[in-house]
Amino acid sequence: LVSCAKRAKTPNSELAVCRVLLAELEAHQDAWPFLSPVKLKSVPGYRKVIKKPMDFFTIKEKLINNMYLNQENFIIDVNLVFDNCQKFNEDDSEIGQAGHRMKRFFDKRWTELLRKQ
Ligand SMILES: CO[C@H](O)CCc1ccc(O)cc1
Repeated sequence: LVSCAKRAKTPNSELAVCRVLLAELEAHQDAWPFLSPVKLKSVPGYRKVIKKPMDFFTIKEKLINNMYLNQENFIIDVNLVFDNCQKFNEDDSEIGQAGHRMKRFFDKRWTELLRKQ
């Protein structure tokens, strides 16, 4: 029998990993600052300093509405959450520390999940 070509990763299997990863991020005890959009009206300076706000709820909406073509675009948005956090918060602040812990968790989990594929 002719061996079948290596099956291409269908986009939905790629995105299934993203849904798993997002669920783990949302369940993390340090996720609280990132679960929903920063309230731009109640955080002075945020709108001016952070050009592209992002949060886990917005990412979930984008996943549900098929706005990610691949894993890369999903990973870019998750990293945007953490980069925004590092830009706006001191490293030794509560939220700054939560952001660093969440970033370390995410980096570990997506390499584990993607290496397995
Ligand atoms: C992900 O959280 C954002 O970095 C906003 C952080 C923030 C919000 C209100 C404050 O009084 C201070 C920091």
